[in-house]
Order: sequence, then C-alpha cells, then structure tokens
Amino acid sequence: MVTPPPLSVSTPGSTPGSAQGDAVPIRLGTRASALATTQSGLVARRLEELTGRPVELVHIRTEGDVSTGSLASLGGTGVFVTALREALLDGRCDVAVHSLKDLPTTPAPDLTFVTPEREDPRDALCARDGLTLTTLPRGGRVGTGSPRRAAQIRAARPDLDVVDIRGNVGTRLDRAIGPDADLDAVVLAYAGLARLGRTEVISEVLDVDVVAPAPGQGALAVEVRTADIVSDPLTGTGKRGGAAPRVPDLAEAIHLLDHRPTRLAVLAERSVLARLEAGCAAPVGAHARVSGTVLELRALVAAVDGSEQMSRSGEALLSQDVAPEALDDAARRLGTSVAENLLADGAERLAPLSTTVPEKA
Ligand SMILES: NCc1[nH]cc(CCC(=O)O)c1CC(=O)O
Repeated sequence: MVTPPPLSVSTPGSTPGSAQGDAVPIRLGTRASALATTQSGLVARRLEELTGRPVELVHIRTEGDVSTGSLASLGGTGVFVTALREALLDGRCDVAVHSLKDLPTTPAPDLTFVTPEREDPRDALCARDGLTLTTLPRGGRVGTGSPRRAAQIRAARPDLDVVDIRGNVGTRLDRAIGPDADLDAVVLAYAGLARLGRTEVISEVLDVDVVAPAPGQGALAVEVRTADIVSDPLTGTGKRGGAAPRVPDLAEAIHLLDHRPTRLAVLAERSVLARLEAGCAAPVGAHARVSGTVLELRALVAAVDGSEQMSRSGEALLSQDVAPEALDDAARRLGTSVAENLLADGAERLAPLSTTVPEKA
C-alpha cells in the first residue's frame, strides 16, 4: 500500500534517543462521544507504542453530534466525518479516527486511511429481561435509527413495532434497559458495545444471515494526510512542497496499523455500497470475510417495511503471488459484481438507494 519513508529523519526538537517528552506529539482528532473517544484512545495507545511519541487528543465537533434530527433525515453521508477531515486538511490534527461505516465511499482528495483489525461486525439485540428476536412479545417495541436494521428486524418479525430512535450508545440503551425504558429492545453494533465494555447488555448477537451488518461495521478507519505517509523516493521527504512530514515516523506506524484481511473485507463491502450509489442510511447490508485464500461476500437490499429482501453472494480467490494492490482490486471487483447482480435482480425497486438529502452547511 504505502511505502514507509526512511526511518532516520531528524526533526527539530527530536534527536534520536531523546526522552518521549521532547518528541513531536502526534495530534489525533476525535469526536467527543464516549464511543469516539474510546476508539480514538485505542488507536492513540497503538500509535504511542509504535512511534514512541506522545499522542494528544484534539476534540472536534461534527454535524452528526450537533444535530438532533433523525439519522435518516440527515442524509447519512458524512455527517460524522466532514469536520474531522477539515481538521486534518487544515493541519489542526495529524490523524483522525472514524468508524468505517460512517465514512462515505467517495474517496477524500489528499487523505488516505488504513483499517486496523476489525471487531465482530454483527449487530446486537439489547432487550429487557434477556429477550431475543424470537422471544420478544408480539407487538414488542424495538428501537433503531437505521433503515437497514429496521427492514431486517421487520422481515424477521413482522409483528414487531420498530421505532426510530437517535442519540449516542448510552442514550439508546437507556430506552430499552434504563429505569425509564419505553422500549422492549434496541439494536446496536456489537463492536461499539465491546469497545465501551458494555457487552453485558446484549441479549442476542444477531446472525449475519438474519441481520446483515452495515458495510464496514466493526472496523475503524485511521486517516492521515496522504502527503505525510507517501515519501518522495529521491529526497525521502514528504511530497507536499518538498517539506518533511511534521511527524517523521508516522508513515511506518500507519502502515503497521493496516490489517490486510480487514482491508479486503471492507473494500468488498464498501464497493457494494459504491456500485449501488447507496449511502450509509440506505437499507443495504454487506458482510465479507477472508476464509483461507478466499474472500467471501454476501450483500442484501431490503424494503424498509420488511416486505421483501434480495441477497446475492460471491467469492474471490486471493492469489498469494500478486501485489497487494491486485488483491485490493479483486476485493473491489467482487463488491461491484455482487452489487451488479442485485441491480440485475431489480434491487432498486425495493428501496431508494441513493440519499439525495443534502448535508446541512
Ligand atoms: N452510526 C453510529 C455508529 N458508528 C459506528 C458504530 C458502532 C461501531 C462500529 O460499527 O464500528 C455506531 C453505533 C451503532 O451503530 O451502534
């Protein structure tokens, strides 16, 4: 993927062997929610281990945090992401950590991200009294802000009343298991609960064949300025104006954070979304995994009312003797072809795939 620059670049304020306190700190941009700061904290620890430099967290407020409108009405694409990317591009931070599923599939100019090893990508039912999707009472109320989850819950249990909810993980959990709970259950990503240390609230981890996860769910994207990690082969310096990157050993650390099987799986999943021209608020699920030398993918489009679903699967052989870029291309082609099969089946009839609601300024 990226070529690490030479390691022995000297920087003002950091001589080799100097104490960590003298080293140029890495500034890591993060949203302020509990989940975001937890995820950023995990990446910050790894970066400190890999570089020996201190990592400073820089808090950035995004539209997704400020708005109280429903997630679907926000239009999905990029609500949690734009402000972090602006902070990276204007130099307020050097690294940004996103939940990959919140990242639009359109590449961001001048930015590059890697994906550390993914958590369990499945969704989790958090119900009162340990109830499961099969034991919830008839007409039970289940909260989710996600059209994808709503569609698949309704398809599995047409009698349930699916309620649109918003808020951070803690707020949503309170609706089902708090003292003032007004719902029987909520559906959340397993990964978010695991990172927050809250898996005890889960009453059932939903099988991917019952509720297909969001493309990229459970994975993090660690994003940097491309110029900071692509070195000029002649001078060993960053490409931007020939200047050395502000943090010289960031490139190698970023390279080491990348987990190839995760990267291939999420590339395939996100290529489904890209080919369908669907946003993260569309009722589209995709789950890919590397099994031996095979990349397996299943993708689904669902009618939000639960009346119908279409799914298609495919696999790609991962030859060992090709360049990483060729494997990336194979993963993308797999996602594209599975999406084209869904379109050929008439998936567009089931759901409006592209969200046309513009982002608020
Ligand atoms: N859209 C909010 C969001 N973005 C990422 C996660 C969970 C962590 C992940 O999927 O990696 C969540 C919360 C949820 O869906 O329950």
